[in-house]
Parts: sequence; structure tokens; C-alpha cells
Amino acid sequence: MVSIGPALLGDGVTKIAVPMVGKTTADILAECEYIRELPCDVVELRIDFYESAESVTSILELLKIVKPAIGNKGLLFTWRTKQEGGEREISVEDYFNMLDQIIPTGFVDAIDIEYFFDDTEHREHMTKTVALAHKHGVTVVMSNHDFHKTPALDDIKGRLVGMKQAGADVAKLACMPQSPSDVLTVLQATEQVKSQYPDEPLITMAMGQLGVVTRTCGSVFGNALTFGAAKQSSAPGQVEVHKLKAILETVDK
Ligand SMILES: O=C1C[C@@](O)(C(=O)O)C[C@@H](O)[C@@H]1O
Repeated sequence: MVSIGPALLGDGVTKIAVPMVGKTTADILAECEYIRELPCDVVELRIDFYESAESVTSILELLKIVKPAIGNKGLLFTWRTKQEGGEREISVEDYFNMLDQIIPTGFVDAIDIEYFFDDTEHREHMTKTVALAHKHGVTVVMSNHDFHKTPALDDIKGRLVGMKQAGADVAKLACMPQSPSDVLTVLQATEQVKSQYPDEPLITMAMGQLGVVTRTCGSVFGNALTFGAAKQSSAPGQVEVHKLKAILETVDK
């Protein structure tokens, strides 16, 4: 079974991830102190918010203190690029070199890799990074985001399956619904890919208020993990983590 640190994905109980969006080391450490007491399983370090993210040395120093500070929770390391709704640009070269230096340290349990780097020009480096992660027991969460619209059903399914073919342990897709029918499209794609690959965890969500049902009831359709907000959310529609936990306890068996 796939796990992010101690959090097993796909065991029937939806896992909760809380993002950290601090800009300074002090902000991030304060978030660690706060989040370690919250009812969540995974902490996502959104390094694109960090003021010194351009320096891999600074990232490594930060990770060394973050890992013990979050207690017994899994650590997911994410640089969300500007194109996919993140805070900061990075060259493809720097993106993979950064991941290649972080993976062997043992400070992270999982890394996020944006699926759209799997194009002909960058596939080779991506394949190497995925292999390095697997060698070091680091879970690969491959992701794709559309902050403006919801792709068509076949497109969502194609992306989720494509991520698996590119070596993802977990395929993740987030998009913005414009209508209730878009929300159904996300849930339907989740259900169909999950029934095709019952043993492989998926993470899907529709963002914004319309999509809240996918963040709270997604497990019915095959979603394994949902993102909840602590003090500050990292994407629209994230539900405050205590409220989220209470709903999940009712929805999950
Ligand atoms: O990919 C995701 C999902 C997310 O975008 C959300 O909609 O909850 C939040 C991000 O921090 C995370 O990396």
C-alpha cells in the first residue's frame, strides 16, 4: 500500500493534508507547532511560498528542522509552479535538480511532481527523478491543476492514467468547476479510474465553493486524501481542518 510517512493511502479512511504557506523560517516553524496538534495525517510544505526557495541549501536547512517539528505526520514537499497556480517561477532544470538533492536526505516522505513536465523535452529528467525517489522510498505524488476550468471527462481520466504510466504512486488532479455538472465530471472520472485501478490511490478535487463536496465526500468515489485549511488555505474551497475531520468521520465508514 502507498503511504506518506505514517499515513496509509487508500485504506478506506480519507487522510487529511494541511498545507504550510509560511514565507519565513520563523513563520514555517510556528505553523509546524500549530499543525502538529491538528487532526491531520500529512503536512504539505508549499516551498514556493518560502522567501529563500531559490537556494537549495536554504531549503535543505529548513527541511532539517521542519521534519522533527511536525511530529508523527507525513511530510509532502511541493513546489507549485506559477503555471499551475503557485507562487513562484522555476526553470525545469532547477526544479528537477532541487528534487534530486532533496530526495536522498530522508527529510521528506513524498514529493509532488507536476505531470506537465512529462513532455518530450523533460521526460528523461523526470523519469530519473521518479526512479531516484523510488530508490529512496519517497512517494511520488504526480499532480495537475487547472485553476480556471474543468477538463472534459476523458481528458481528466487520460491525465490520471498518464501519471500512473509516468511512475506516479499517487495521481492527483485539481480543477475549477464552473457548474455542478463539472463537479460531477470530476467525481465520475475519479470513480472510473479508481474502478480500473482499485489498488492505487487517487487524489482529486474540484476547487472553490462548488467543489466542497469533492473535498468532503470524495472517498465515496475513490479519493484517498483531502486538503484542509489550518489558519490560511493554499487553494480555494479548502475546508477548515476540524470541520473537515468531523464530516469525514460521518462519510467514511
Ligand atoms: O495540489 C494541491 C491541492 C490544492 O491545490 C487544493 O486544491 O487543495 C492545494 C495545494 O496546496 C496542493 O498542492
